[in-house]
Amino acid sequence: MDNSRETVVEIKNLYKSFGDHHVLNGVNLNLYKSENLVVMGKSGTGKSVLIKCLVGLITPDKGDVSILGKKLNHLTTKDWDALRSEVGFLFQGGALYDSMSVRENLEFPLRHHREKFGVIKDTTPRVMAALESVGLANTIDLMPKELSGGMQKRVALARTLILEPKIILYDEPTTGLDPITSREIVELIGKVQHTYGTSSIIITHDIDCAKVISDRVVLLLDGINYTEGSFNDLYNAKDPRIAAFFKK
Ligand SMILES: Nc1ncnc2c1ncn2[C@@H]1O[C@H](COP(=O)(O)OP(=O)(O)OP(=O)(O)O)[C@@H](O)[C@H]1O
Repeated sequence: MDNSRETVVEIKNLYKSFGDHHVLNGVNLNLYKSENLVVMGKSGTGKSVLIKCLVGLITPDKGDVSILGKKLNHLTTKDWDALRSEVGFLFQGGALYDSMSVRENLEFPLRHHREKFGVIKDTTPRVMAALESVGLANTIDLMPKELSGGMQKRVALARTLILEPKIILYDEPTTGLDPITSREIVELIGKVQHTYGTSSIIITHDIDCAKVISDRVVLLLDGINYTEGSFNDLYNAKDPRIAAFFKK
């Protein structure tokens, strides 16, 4: 890895326990500008906890996280709001608001983050542009329940993109989707990276997704970053703990 690249997320020695369950045991991780970093690891190894620490949904016990040069443990509420508009988070379930139309789902972050774009009188052009970028402009007046699972994921991604974030965190973006729809989501993640130059952390168990999308892969084991490299490095590794992971 070229160390001269700009670091957009820096995680240093991160610890998090729930009671006597030690989940993160000193994770160190950097995300560089415009890269897709895939984080893999067994179920329950703390991948979701790690990215929740990045958006303030979980407070770590120890360690430092800096995002876009800001240390998270020193942020005011206002700073957090500003940072959240730069860090999109695509939850495992997609998580659209069921009672709101697609349009209202996409308007929601625009209204919540007025500090970024000011008051927007006509939100339609932005909503349409975000939907067009995921190929779903025709769903603007539908309700989430009228969309397939894959379409809901794409609308959720559009809702993230509408704030033009510099960083996107994807928590298992292809889980629960059929192989063709998974491939569409993976292609979309690649397209977003190329079009907007976003930097992303993608948590996935999906080997095909990791292969196609990753610039770099980090493997978490026992709450710590065990190894990292290109997909091919890890896929061809002789270390049984790594090889077991790729089910060869
Ligand atoms: N808020 C919480 N309170 C207590 N325990 C929690 C909490 N959040 C996560 N955990 C525990 O932390 C461990 C790691 O959870 P996490 O969701 O990060 O795993 P994961 O690696 O993302 O797993 P998966 O691949 O199955 O999604 C789990 O044992 C989980 O039960």
